[in-house]
Amino acid sequence: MSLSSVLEDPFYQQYRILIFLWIAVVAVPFLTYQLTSFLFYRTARSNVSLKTPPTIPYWVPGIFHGVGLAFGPPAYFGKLIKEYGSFSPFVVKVGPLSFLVLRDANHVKKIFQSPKQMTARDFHVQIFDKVMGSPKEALLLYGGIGEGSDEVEHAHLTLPRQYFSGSQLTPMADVYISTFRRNLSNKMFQTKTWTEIEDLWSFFQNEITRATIETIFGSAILKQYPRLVRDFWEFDSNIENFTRGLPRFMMPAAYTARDRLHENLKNWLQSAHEGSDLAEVGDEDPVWDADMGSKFFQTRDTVFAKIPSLDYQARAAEALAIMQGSNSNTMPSTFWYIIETLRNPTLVKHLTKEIGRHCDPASDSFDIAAITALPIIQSMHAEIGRLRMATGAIRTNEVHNFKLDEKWLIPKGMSVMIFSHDLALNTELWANARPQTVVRPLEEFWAERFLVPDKPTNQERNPTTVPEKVGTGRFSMEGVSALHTTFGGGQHLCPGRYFARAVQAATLAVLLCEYEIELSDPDDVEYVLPSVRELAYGTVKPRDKIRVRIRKRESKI
Ligand code: HEM
Repeated sequence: MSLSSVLEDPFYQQYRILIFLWIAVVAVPFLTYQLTSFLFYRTARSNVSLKTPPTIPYWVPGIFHGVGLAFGPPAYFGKLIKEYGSFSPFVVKVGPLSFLVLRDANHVKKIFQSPKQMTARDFHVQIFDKVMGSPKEALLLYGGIGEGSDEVEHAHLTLPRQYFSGSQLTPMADVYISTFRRNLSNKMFQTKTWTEIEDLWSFFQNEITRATIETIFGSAILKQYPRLVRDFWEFDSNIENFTRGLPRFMMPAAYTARDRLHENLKNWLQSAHEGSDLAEVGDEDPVWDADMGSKFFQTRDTVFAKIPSLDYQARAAEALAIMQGSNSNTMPSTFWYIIETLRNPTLVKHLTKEIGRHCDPASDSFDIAAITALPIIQSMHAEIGRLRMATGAIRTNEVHNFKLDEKWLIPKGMSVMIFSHDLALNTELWANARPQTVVRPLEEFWAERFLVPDKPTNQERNPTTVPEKVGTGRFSMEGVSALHTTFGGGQHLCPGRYFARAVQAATLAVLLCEYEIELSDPDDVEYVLPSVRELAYGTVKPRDKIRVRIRKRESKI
């Protein structure tokens, strides 16, 4: 039978639309899936060197994995890692964009150590465009086009590193402590009776965020804009949706919150930061000003104020980026820091004693530098980041065929994704890198995980017993730093990590030394812990409210 006779066949004539539909809806996707599965496994298993990593099988050419991603990238990447993780690195595509998922510590190191080839520039432009709502002129500058791009780079890379570490950090942490203490003491918690906090997450969303914002931006903005904290969390809880470019009609409340944030930040900048020479950023100037904010923020905004193409809208979007960077992960990490401490009475006792040594009753102050230098505090910070933070670092390849190792090449334009939780929970990698870190399962919180013990601890001798004492030792990330990517890595390694550590430790210090605080239902916490592998990244939130009770100590520790 010839093709022309098939086409003239009355059956074909009658059902041709249905036949086309069947081919389009069933046959093409089915055959595409079979073919792409074959290609995936062939590439993944082949021993040929210097090849492009395999693409996860897909059903529809052109759309590739767009449908899966449309239902939420964190869950989709989590599912792909579960299904295809052993064949990594693998590629996920949507339209013209390709993302390479890495799961190997050596690959991660190679990416972070190649800042010229693997840059965060594209990703940053996307974030400022879609999430922060920066104007076009600013986006050009962030893309390296236009006068002032060197100054912008200095403001983005150098200034946060300068102000959030070393000797500059302590006065910032002191502002946080005094603000958090003052706000807590205004709650009038009693000494004799307990007060129940019904939902510690919401309580901290308000209290920690207010104190962090006041530390960086000053107190005037919170007075001028009382909804600030509420609008911030409405905006922040939709970051993923902004990143995906969801339109206003699909999340009107988030867009309205962002509009209000822009408007109010603009008004505040216009009143407090007018002109480009007003900021008090000399050596002799105070580290913090109630109206203008921290020296860090003033210095940073002064850089932008001097660039003609950055207007107040661009500066408001920049302020929003700092607000997001400094709060989005800091509050959740501090929440878990406190919860995990309260779950372990032995740890509470140990920390109360250790931190108490650095609280001076005469001056009524905490020595935050000494507290954050305690090995157990450093280890807890690393452990909370490992277990209860799920972040992603993204780099885009700017060069022709980047050589990942002897086996794999990354084509130009492909973006690389590194998910902290995936690496943080890979027992095999941790056991090979530093066996002592897996004495207790990676799925559970272990405050001493990053301590190199002075002598063998109870846990080492018998990992199933609940220890009566908290082990001591030296804090070390030796061997495991490439597996702990919560703060990213290389040139863009989070500059705020020491500030986050100070916020966690300061919050704990105030709560333990000035108050008594307990979980109201300690046995229930186990049931509201989020499952650790479902989402590749995103805020790790309890599945239900966690209640605590608090009362003021008669006298401080
Ligand atoms: C637990 C809290 C925090 C976590 C988990 C966290 C995580 C991260 C991650 C994953 C990155 C991307 C790094 C990369 O691409 O390699 C980053 C970048 C950044 N973070 Fe944080 N962060 C935290 C707290 C903070 C704080 C408190 C601040 C500000 C005070 C801050 C400011 C920044 C800035 C400015 C960048 C961009 C750095 C650059 O591109 O050079 N972060 N953070």
